[in-house]
This record gives sequence, C-alpha cells and structure tokens, in this order.
Amino acid sequence: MAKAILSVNAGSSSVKVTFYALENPPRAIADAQVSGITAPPATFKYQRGDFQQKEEPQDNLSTPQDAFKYILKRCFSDADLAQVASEQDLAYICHRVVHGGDYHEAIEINDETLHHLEELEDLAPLHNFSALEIIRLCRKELPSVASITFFDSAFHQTMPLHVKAYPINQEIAKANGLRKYGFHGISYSFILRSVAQFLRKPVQNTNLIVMHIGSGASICAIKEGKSIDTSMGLTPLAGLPGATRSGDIDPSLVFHYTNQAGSLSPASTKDMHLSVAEDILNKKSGWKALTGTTDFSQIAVENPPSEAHKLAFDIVVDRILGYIGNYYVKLGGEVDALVFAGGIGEKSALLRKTLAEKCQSLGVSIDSDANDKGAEDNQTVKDISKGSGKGARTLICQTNEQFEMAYQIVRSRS
Ligand SMILES: Nc1ncnc2c1ncn2[C@@H]1O[C@H](COP(=O)(O)OP(=O)(O)O)[C@@H](O)[C@H]1O
Ligand SMILES: CC(=O)OP(=O)(O)O
Ligand SMILES: [Mg+2]
Repeated sequence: MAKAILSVNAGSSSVKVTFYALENPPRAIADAQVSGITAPPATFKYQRGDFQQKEEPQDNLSTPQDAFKYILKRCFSDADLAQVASEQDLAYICHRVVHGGDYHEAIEINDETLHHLEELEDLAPLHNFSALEIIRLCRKELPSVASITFFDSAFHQTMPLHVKAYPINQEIAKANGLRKYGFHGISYSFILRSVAQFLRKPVQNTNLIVMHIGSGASICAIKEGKSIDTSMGLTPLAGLPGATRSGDIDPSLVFHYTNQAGSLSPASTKDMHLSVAEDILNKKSGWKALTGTTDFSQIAVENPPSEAHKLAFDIVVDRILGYIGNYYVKLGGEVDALVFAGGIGEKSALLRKTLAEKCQSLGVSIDSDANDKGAEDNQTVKDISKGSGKGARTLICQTNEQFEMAYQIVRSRS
C-alpha cells in the first residue's frame, strides 16, 4: 500500500517539496528544493534525517517542470529513502496553488477541475503558472497518484463583502472576478492552529494579527479564527512590498512609468500572457529595485551599507506598521497576539524589534534576549513578549506550508 504524501510548493523561482509518511500527524521523511530557476545557476538542496546535501546540478533547470523532474529523479534514486522509490509508494501529491478563484477548499485534480484552474491562469499568470505546469507533469508522469490542490486564497473566503469588493463598476467586477482574494492562506491556516494551541485557546476564540513576511509579504487580521482582512488583493502584488514586488502604489503610476506598460512583456509566453506593467511591478520592483539585492538579511542590519538599504528597510517598516494600526482598530483592540512568520519575520530580529518599538502605544513590548535568539529549529511557536502581563503577546511562528497540506489530507481521512 502506498504510504507517502508528496507536498509541492512551487514558486516563480523555486520548487520546494517534502515527502511525508502517511501518519497522523504526517512525519517528514525528506525535503528537497531547487532554487534560482530564474537566476542561474540553480541550486539543489536535499535533506533526509541528518543527511544534508547542496549542489549546483549539471542539468539545465530553467523551468519549474525541469526542477520538479530533477527533484523526483534524485529522490527516487536515493537508496536510503526506501519509503519513496517509485510512483507506487505515493498516495497523494499536494500542490500549493496561489490563486484559487472562488474555490473555498482543496480539490482533487481531474479534467474538469484542471480546466477550471487553467481558466484562472489569466488572473494570476505569474503565480499559478509554475504550479499548473507541475500538476500537468504529474498527471503525465505519475498518473496513478491523486493530485490535490490547496489554494492560498481559500483561507480568506470569510472576509466580508465590503472588504472583498473594490469600488469599481460591480457588473464588470463580477464578470471578470475582480475582487480581493488574499493569499498565503495555507500558511495562515498553519499559523492560526499552531498559535491557538500555544495560547491554549480554541481556534474560534482566537484573534490575531499575523505577518507572513518573506520574499512575498502579506499581513492578515484574524477575528474569532477567521480572516477578516488581508493586505494582498486580486493578485499577490497588492499590499506590502516584496523582494521584487512594489506592493501598493497609486495605480496611475503605471501609465507614467513607461508608455509600453500595456503591451505584452518579452517574458510573456504562449501560455503566460504578461504585460510590461505586470512584469515591472512584480519582478523589477520591491527592495531588489531599491538596493540591487533580493536578500533582506543584507538590508535589515544595524548599520545599512547605503542610504538605499536604509530606505528599503524604512519603507517595509512603514507599510507593515500601517496595516498593524489598521487591523488593530478593525479587531477593536482585542488582539491575542502579534505574530511574525515567513523567512524574514522568523529570522530578522531587527525588523521585529523596530516594529515592536513603534507599536508600544498598543501595549506591545518584547524581551530583547528572546527576540535576538529567535526560535529554535524545532520550535513552532516562540513567545518573545516581555513579562506575562495582559495585552497582545508577540510571537514568532515558523510556518510550514508543505506540512499544512499534508496535515489537511491526513485529517480528512481520519
Ligand atoms: N536573518 C535574516 N534576516 C532578514 N531576512 C532574512 C534572514 N534570513 C533569510 N531572510 C530572507 O527571507 C526571505 C525568504 O523568505 P521565504 O519566506 O522563504 O520567502 P518565499 O517563500 O517567499 O520565497 C529572503 O528575502 C531572505 O533574504
Ligand atoms: C502569494 C505569494 O506571494 O507567495 P510567495 O510568498 O511564496 O511568493
Ligand atoms: Mg513563500
């Protein structure tokens, strides 16, 4: 009997997978990722128990499909990964799909659902393309394994209509699906459950402001266990700046940036229709455009190497702060915890310290030793608040989107 789940998190520049033994809760048995697909050379990282490997593959891995095929080849041929040696050992493949349109829950891929997802691709050309390429590949190469897709947008279905709706012509909005969807929901779902457990509160009584700050960054207001607002919108471009994304700008800026804005970008393909404006705001903006680096650890430093680095840091802090204030008010000041997650939220003590200092008026105060140390490798939630007084706790939560998908599968079977 097949015993493993393969969880796939495909991004525009990386493909990350984890294999889990089909147990309750799922147990990770191996992790593999290819990063740098769009900025060669690509790197391959592999971890199985204590064994770790990192190398630059000889193969030319320039698409998510190439990367995924390479990962499978490497994992299936690892003699010490006996649980997953072939297709027969896999029970399910979970795929993170960023934009799920009106889908409210995970779905199994068949001809009809795949077709529907392909129609959504136009709404999210940058974000769904890699995942769909891998789903198509799995159907071809691993046809006996069920592919289940999990949507980043599904968590935010609970946002009220006046939060979801944009103030534009509603007939056009409805016909074209133009509304706020919100993303990073697989991560928010993991964080909500983990933090509620940590606080010993039922999920449905838990109120949080959660920041998922990575190379894509968003923030979410959770009231009584439900998303009531989030910073990303129709696409993941809205809201906070990211490594290469502008985040919110005046929409008119597009028309003044270049007169080519509306035409097809050279990066556009037969399957991925991308305009010059989308390409610039998604891939040529953010802190990369300000400083030249996508690596936020070079920006979040006590003595920034240039004025541009300082500006990038200050902009990120300012935009996050704006949402914290907004969501604190929307939650009526009833906030159980302010939660830092995502690669940057989990690792940058300076970002946490700076934000906490600016949130003192909300009663936020952090312990500098606990903050500097950060979370241990196997510590899902760490409290970095000062004292044990009343008011919002400040927590770090090491989020895990691959685990969340495998967990949902196991839970739905039990
Ligand atoms: N110590 C650190 N301080 C600040 N940023 C960091 C640190 N370590 C990693 N990062 C940043 O985390 C980001 C990646 O976060 P992650 O959530 O993995 O992103 P994504 O899933 O969107 O690719 C990168 O911008 C990286 O530079
Ligand atoms: C939705 C999104 O921006 O995802 P990521 O942070 O993985 O790029
Ligand atoms: Mg991510």
